[in-house]
Amino acid sequence: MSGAKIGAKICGLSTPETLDAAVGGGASHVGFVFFPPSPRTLTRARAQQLAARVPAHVARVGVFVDPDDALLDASISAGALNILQLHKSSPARAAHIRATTGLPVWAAVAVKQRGDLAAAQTFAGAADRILYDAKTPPGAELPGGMGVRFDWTLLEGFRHPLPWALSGGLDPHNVAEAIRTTGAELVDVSSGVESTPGIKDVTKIRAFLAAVQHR
Ligand SMILES: O=C(O)c1ccccc1N[C@@H]1O[C@H](COP(=O)(O)O)[C@@H](O)[C@H]1O
Repeated sequence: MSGAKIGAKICGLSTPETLDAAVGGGASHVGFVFFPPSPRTLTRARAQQLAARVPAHVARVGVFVDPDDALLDASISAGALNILQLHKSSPARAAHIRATTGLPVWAAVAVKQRGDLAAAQTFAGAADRILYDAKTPPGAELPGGMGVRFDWTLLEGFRHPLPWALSGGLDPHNVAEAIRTTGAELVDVSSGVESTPGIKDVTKIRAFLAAVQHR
């Protein structure tokens, strides 16, 4: 086990029990999805209910797929969001959202091959963090949250333009290796701590967070 504290985001939470497991297990961030095609998407009422349970030391991250302003405004208020995670938004749109909301923005960069990492540079000055996520298959309904991982060695020697986090196909069994391989200081998981898509599993959440802490 190394000395550095590694952050962990448990994403796609939708029940009080699983949210409490994430917070109790030491998550640094919890993720609320606001994307209707996702099995994890939240209503405003559910987002309000969950947000009220999150202690101040844990960040509430809203996950969006190229959202419009109305969805952003409603979700920021319902989820009391501290951070906005944007999938498929352009750097210009990310910069605009960051400027108008005043919230930190994480830009997802979808990775399958090394050349995909070049997109990270385009978010310098437009976002606060890059989230390296696996590219989901062509035609997939979701750009994330499908348990797909990428070759972590692609990040070796890459000069990151911003602080960053690792996601895509992480689970309690592979996250320690992922951290050792990439040097990630923040990891993000959704389907790897579920029993079926959209249904989080408290045992897997606890196991994931323990694996991060005891890697
Ligand atoms: O989780 C979702 O439903 C989702 C929907 C739309 C965009 C992103 C989504 N999730 C994010 O995808 C990555 C990886 O998820 P997984 O661990 O591979 O299932 C993660 O950052 C989630 O926040």
